[in-house]
Amino acid sequence: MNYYSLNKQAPKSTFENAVVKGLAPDKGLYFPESITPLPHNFFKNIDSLSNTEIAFEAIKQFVSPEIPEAVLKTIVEETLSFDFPVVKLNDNISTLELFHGPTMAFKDVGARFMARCLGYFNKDNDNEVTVLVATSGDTGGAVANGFLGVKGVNVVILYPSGKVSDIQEKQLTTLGQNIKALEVNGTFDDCQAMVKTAFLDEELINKMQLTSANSINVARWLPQLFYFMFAYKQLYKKYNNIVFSVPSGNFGNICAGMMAQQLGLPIKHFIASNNVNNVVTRYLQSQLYEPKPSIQTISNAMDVGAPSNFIRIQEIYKNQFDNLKENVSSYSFTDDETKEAMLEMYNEFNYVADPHGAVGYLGSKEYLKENPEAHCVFLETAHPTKFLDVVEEVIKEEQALPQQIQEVMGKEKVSVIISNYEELKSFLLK
Ligand SMILES: N[C@@H](CCOP(=O)(O)O)C(=O)O
Repeated sequence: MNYYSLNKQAPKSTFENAVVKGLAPDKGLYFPESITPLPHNFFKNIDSLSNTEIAFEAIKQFVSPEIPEAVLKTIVEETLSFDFPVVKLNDNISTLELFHGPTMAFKDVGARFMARCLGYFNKDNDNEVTVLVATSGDTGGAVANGFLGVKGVNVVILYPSGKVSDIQEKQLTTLGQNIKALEVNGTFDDCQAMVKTAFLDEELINKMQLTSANSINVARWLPQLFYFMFAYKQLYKKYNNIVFSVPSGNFGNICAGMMAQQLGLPIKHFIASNNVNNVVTRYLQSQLYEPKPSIQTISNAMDVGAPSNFIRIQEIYKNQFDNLKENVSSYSFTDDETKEAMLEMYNEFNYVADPHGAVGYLGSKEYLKENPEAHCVFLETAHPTKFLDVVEEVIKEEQALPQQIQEVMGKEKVSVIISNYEELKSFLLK
């Protein structure tokens, strides 16, 4: 499979090159040259397949032959060593829990998959790759965990100071070894902009191999399409009008869902559920794409002003606004509405949701007003105890901490504070 740059000014790339470089030389995001739908029977009998078999069949065309099939099978098996259960709330709403991995957020799958791909490409050489990551909360911890100790890989995580939850901060600042955390005086957008500036900096790129472990990297982004297939497998015999509500920040997850749909997964519609960082909600209303600086919210992983993957979404819909609008609805919700939804789910369904899942639930409810026949699945992207203060304040009940969270709680935070790009650059050059 070859990849092309969405800026259309760079040569085609192999999968390996796209993973190792992250961005194309013209700074465009890579996109696969072709998408071949899976056979109809694959979806008809999907409940006879294991998650690993589904994921292997779905991802194979995007990575082979550069990663041999036997190796890919192992990568997929190791990546998916936990559960992805669907929990039914009522006849119209279910949730897909994506938080059963090591850092209890949906990013674990992409981070573990990408780390293993890089590990495979580095196994027979002494190359050093520096992985730069900007995080608004969950990517950082997942990448730290997924890349810990991977040969030839140094990870530098940039996160906005004071704008991630305590547990998210512990997850990305306490592992040591090849993982370094930079605490940025600024927003997630500032972190993401610094990372993108580094990729353009001739002096840096002549001295070191930089790549990204954000969803701009195809190996981080594409495995997220598995989730939609795992949910479908659990629900398709009961419902024939499955709609996904995806809490969206950088829009990598929903965009991966659209790739699953391109592969033939019968998804009826997508809901892009936003907090007040709602550039896409506004775009679908006005057709004007007007990014704004991000605003801090209780669903902090979605505090993104200019989502990187919007350009991939436009490519999937061939830049046709009407096509996009037909297949995607988008709503935006305030923190107060989010808290009310958390309480409602707790009181009505005895379900403890995190603020991101609550935004997804609200998106489902909004869509159902006009489409009462749909069955909406909202993605529960992180475990509620990652947002302990908000969750306990809202539902007024103490939460038991899962093992994964307990493990990081007592560890000591190590970070370096930076305020601008020059400080990032001198850190990297050191
Ligand atoms: N929501 C993210 C922001 C970065 O998104 P990514 O999917 O591109 O890594 C986070 O939790 O850090």
